[in-house]
Amino acid sequence: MPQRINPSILSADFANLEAELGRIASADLVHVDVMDNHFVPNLTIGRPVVARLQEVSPIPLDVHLMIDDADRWAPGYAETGAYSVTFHAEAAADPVGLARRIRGIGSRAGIALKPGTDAEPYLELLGEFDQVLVMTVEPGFGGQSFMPETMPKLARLADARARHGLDVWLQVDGGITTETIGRAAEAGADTFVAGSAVFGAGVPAEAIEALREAASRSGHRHR
Ligand SMILES: O=C(CO)[C@@H](O)[C@H](O)COP(=O)(O)O
Repeated sequence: MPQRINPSILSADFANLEAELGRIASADLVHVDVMDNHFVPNLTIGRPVVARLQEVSPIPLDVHLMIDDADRWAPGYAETGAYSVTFHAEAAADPVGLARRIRGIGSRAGIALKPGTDAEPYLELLGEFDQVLVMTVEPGFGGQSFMPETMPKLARLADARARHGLDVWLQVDGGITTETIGRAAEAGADTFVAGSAVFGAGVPAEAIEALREAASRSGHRHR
C-alpha cells in the first residue's frame, strides 16, 4: 500500500507560505490546518488564504477543517479546488451527506476523529469517505506528543477497511516523528501528517525522506 507524507504548514513560516512550499517539494500533499477558535482554541487561516495557496501550490492541498458548522463551510473549501477536505465528526450534523457534497464538488472527503471520538459509528460507513483522519494529539496545536492510546482505534479502522475491501486512506496527525511513525504504520496508517518534524528540521526535504524511510520499514502487518 502506498504511503504518503503530508507536511503540516501549521509549523511553517506564515509570512512566507509560498516559499515554504518550495522547501517541501518532495511531499505527497500539503496539510493545511484551518482553525476557527471555536472548535479548537486556536485560530489560523480561512478560505481566502486556502484559495490563494491552491493557486500557487504545485503540491495538492489536504485541507483539515477544525471548525464548527462544517456542513455550512466545508463545501466552500472544496470549491477552491483542494485535493481533499476533512471535517471533524462532531462538527457536522450529517457527516455522510457532507462527504457526498464534498465529493460532488470534486474533492476527496475525509472525516476526522479526535482522540476521544469513537470510530465505531463509522466502521460500516467507511465507503462514504476517502480518508479517515485519526488525531494522535488533541487538535489545536503543533508540537504535542503522540498519543499511543489512539492506535487500537486506528487498527479497528484498518481491519474494517480490509474487511470491506476499500482503499480509504487512514491518516494520522499529531506528534508524528521518525520515532513514532512506525507505530502508526504498523497499526494501519498510510498517510502521515507531520508539522514540527518537517518544518522544525534544518532541511525539511531530508526530514520528509527520513519519515518516508521510517514508515516504509514498518508497514501494516495485519493486511
Ligand atoms: O492538526 C494539527 C494540530 O491540531 C496538526 O496538523 C499539527 O500541525 C501537527 O503538528 P506536529 O504535531 O506534527 O508538530
